[in-house]
Amino acid sequence: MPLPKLDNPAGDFWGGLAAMLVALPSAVAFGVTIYTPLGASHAAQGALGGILGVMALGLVAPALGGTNRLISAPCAPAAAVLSAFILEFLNGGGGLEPALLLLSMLGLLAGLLQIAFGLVRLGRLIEYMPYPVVSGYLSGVGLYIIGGQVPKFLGVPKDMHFWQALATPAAWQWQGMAVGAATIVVMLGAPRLTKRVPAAILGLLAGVITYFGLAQADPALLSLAGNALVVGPLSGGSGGGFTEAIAGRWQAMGGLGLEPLKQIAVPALTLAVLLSIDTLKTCVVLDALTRSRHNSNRELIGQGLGNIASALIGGIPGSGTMGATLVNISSGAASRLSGVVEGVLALLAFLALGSLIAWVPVAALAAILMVIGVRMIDKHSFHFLKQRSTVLDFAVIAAVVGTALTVSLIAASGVGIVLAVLLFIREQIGGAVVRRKTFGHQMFSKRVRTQEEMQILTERGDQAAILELQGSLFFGTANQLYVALEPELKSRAYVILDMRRVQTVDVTAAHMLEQVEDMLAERGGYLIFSQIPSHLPSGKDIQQYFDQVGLVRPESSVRVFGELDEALEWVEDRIIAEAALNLSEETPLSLRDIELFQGRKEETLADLERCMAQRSYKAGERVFARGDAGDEIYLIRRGAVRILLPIDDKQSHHLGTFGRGAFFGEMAFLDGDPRSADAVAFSDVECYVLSRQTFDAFADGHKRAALALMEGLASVLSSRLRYTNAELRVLES
Ligand SMILES: Nc1ncnc2c1ncn2[C@@H]1O[C@@H]2COP(=O)(O)O[C@H]2[C@H]1O
Repeated sequence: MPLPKLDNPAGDFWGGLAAMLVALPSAVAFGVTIYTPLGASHAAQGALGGILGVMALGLVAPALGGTNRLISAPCAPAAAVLSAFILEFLNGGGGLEPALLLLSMLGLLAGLLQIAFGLVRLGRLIEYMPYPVVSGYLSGVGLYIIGGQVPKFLGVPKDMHFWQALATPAAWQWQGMAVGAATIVVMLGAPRLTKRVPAAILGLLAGVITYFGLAQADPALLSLAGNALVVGPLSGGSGGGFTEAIAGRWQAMGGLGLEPLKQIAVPALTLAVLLSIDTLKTCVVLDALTRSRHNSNRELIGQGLGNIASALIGGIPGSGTMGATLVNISSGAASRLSGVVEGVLALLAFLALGSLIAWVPVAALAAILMVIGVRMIDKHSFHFLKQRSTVLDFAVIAAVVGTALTVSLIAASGVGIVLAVLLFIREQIGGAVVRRKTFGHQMFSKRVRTQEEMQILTERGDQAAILELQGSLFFGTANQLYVALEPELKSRAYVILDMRRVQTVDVTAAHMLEQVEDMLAERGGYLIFSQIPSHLPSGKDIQQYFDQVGLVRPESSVRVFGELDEALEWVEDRIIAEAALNLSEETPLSLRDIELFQGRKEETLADLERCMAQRSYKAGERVFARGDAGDEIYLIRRGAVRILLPIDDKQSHHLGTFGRGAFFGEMAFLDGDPRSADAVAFSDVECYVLSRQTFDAFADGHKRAALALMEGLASVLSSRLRYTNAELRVLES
């Protein structure tokens, strides 16, 4: 394990000290809360367990966990789970000794589970637990803590619960309330006056001072015996010393069978999950504040070892806690050393002040916990109520809180996860899968068409519907897609689905598409897919998947194209062919029919034609390749030529298709550089070919015609550049 790098040891020391001061009072309070159900005489043992927890976690977790500046200490979720467990155990008739034993075992098992989480790399999963779940459980723990502390704050007898305590003012003890109130006021007000000393320490001091102030008037308060207002003296489980009690617990653990394991399995799992969430949530905040990057799985292992160490010495389990960590950072800590310093100082504080613990007023601890509980409630979640889109997220939080308070925290996590998954599905269902719907008379392929062809496409292009799809096509969205497709199935002959933004396709969606295909096929129509992503984020190959589910069969009316443009071109060709205009393509154009030369005198055209060669290419034949030398421009008399830009050995980008009357190869003709792209005959092609050299000779005698040709080229080039710019905009947007 590498030793931490020490950039700022002084900062680490002060950070560790400040963090210890923040962590200690709350750890003591958590310990007292967990142990009090066992009897007033155990409160001090709880307090000690809190301190030992700070110490063990401080020494072990940072040394092995590896997240710089993270402070680990007993935390509220641990207090909530363990006190709930103890209460349930005692209510179920469990005895004192077994309760103490199970408490240690719970911490031990939770630590082991955390190590297991880290080893099987669950860190990331836990870290990105759905927000409503985390928020709900934190608020639930907060409310749980408050509910447990209010009776203590009011000083009512032990068996009184929250509502009962509130409803029985006669049982309230004003002395404890005065101590608690002083603690709360100072804890809340102190940060305005000083940030040097942690507010909880000042609050605790205020509580202690108030207590001794009250004792001046009531000397009974100065005796520890039978005094329920203070933590009281330390007594081990069996009435002996603390060390013996712990050693006794180890021995007893060794003699246990599997039976108790069953009893603690669920609470230990809850504890492990909650402590892990708490830690990793703090790590995420820490990363954001210090621009660092933690290793969640390693941290979980460190935390697990820390909790095992804590359980072995009778400490309370804990996690990487937010409050102490933030104080640590702001006091200048730079490395993991600050965590270790915190652990050592906790030990020293215990040795120096341990005997004074007996005098800590219970109400002051209750007050500290109430403040912590209120802070844990995620007030931000109420903002979710303001917007319709997030009301359901709030409902999830409320359900998690409700379940945490009425059933259990683990049930609450389960409820939260199920609801969060449902919300996710709902969002997927709610999100539009059809990004845009256009028709063949609004959107055209890159193929340059003659005026007549364009006219046909504007008149009849609406036979094709083009739907750009996005997101997940699955059982939740299949119906939405079907509803969008249904009107088209009755009136269109071609339905193009642009799949480039689709992220998943499940069997339900594939089945629905099969039905769509059948309906189109009945009317002689086609279902066309373009740009099916070859690998989805899920790793699935949709094309293969479509083949497997039988959607794309050779005899089916489904066509698949690599790019939307190719699909559009295929559809356009068919629409034009149906309009019987393709027949006219059979006649090669003469020079005077080519737009570039329109308005020229017959003699000039005759001279020009003499300068030109005539070449023909079979469909699929290459006219030239990118990089070839050449200075000829090609004027297409018949057929079509595709211009392809090779990207790598396998792929090329389709720049455009030029048809009858259009020209290509003008770039090399103009600048003499090698060919900038491949040109391939798409159908049988006939063209006029004019080399630059011959053109220059021709230009000497026909200045005006030469100028007109150059102007024509320039204007077509500029329109191609405009087109390229438009495409660039789409790509960049
Ligand atoms: N972006 C483009 N859009 C349309 N046609 C192009 C584009 N880039 C190259 N071409 C054509 O492809 C031809 C390849 O050879 P040349 O460079 O001689 O001339 C080129 C143009 O005619």
